[in-house]
Amino acid sequence: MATLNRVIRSAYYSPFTIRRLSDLVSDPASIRIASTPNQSPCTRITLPVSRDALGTRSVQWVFLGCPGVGKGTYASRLSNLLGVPHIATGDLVRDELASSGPLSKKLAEIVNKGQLVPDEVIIDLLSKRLEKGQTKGETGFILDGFPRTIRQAEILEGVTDIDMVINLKLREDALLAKCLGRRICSQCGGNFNVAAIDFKGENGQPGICMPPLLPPPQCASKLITRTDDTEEVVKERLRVYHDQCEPVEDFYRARGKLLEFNLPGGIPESWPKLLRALHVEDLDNKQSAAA
Ligand SMILES: Nc1ncnc2c1ncn2[C@@H]1O[C@H](COP(=O)(O)OP(=O)(O)O)[C@@H](O)[C@H]1O
Repeated sequence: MATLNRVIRSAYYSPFTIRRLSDLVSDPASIRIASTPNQSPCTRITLPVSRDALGTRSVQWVFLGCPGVGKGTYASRLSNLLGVPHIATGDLVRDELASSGPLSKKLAEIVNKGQLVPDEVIIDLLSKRLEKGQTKGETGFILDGFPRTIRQAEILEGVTDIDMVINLKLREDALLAKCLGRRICSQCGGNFNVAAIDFKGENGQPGICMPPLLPPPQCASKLITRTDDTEEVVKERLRVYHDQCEPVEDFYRARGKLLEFNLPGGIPESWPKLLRALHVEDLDNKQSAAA
């Protein structure tokens, strides 16, 4: 993963490297990339892909979807189930904002307008996160909120193989309601949603019912909202998604890696259906249901 980290950084700074990647991949278990133009031409960086004792590689999945669709919820559940880290670039950005480091003021301005932060900032935050994970022996990943631009998708494709891209979908009025209903416990960090969604089917859109996910009494007085979850900013984030992130869906669709999943309702209804669509079994739940 350290090498992945290095490769992501060098790939970002070298468009030349990315164009040549396809010529250099010789072994499906490793990805070689050319040196950047100012390195020695014989330099090769190899990304070893971690495998377990049976030779199975950990999953490398990506979650796409509009703000409020539930990428974080489902990515985090899957990461627990599959034993791979859930890496959300939105969380990395929020950690940076909270750190009041040199970047935080500039980032706050961008995020609170509903815009995307520059690719080089995201690549840097992601690289540092991967580096940390590598020291802890992490393998595989579920990426949430990355890639969000074609440039980011090309960089990722240049350094590793993504197995599957899960594109979560929900009608737009439900997305807005879910963002506005989102609450976070300032003490335990738990995520809740006070929106009670019950929209009838109309104009070709299916009806949808999503009950609220209310906090337990100990969290109820400590709830906060994200500064970018105001109606104006959510609408801008949705516009930015359609404009800059939807092309990423096309990027993976063209490569046969996109799995579209229309959320049928709240978590209890959607989770088992998502697992079925992904051919993943939740053995813990099965065992507890059978007990
Ligand atoms: N891959 C990325 N590229 C650029 N900006 C990003 C990326 N990931 C997160 N951000 C920034 O962090 C904000 C919050 O991200 P996230 O929590 O994933 O939001 P959302 O709920 O809109 O999906 C985004 O609006 C954007 O400003």
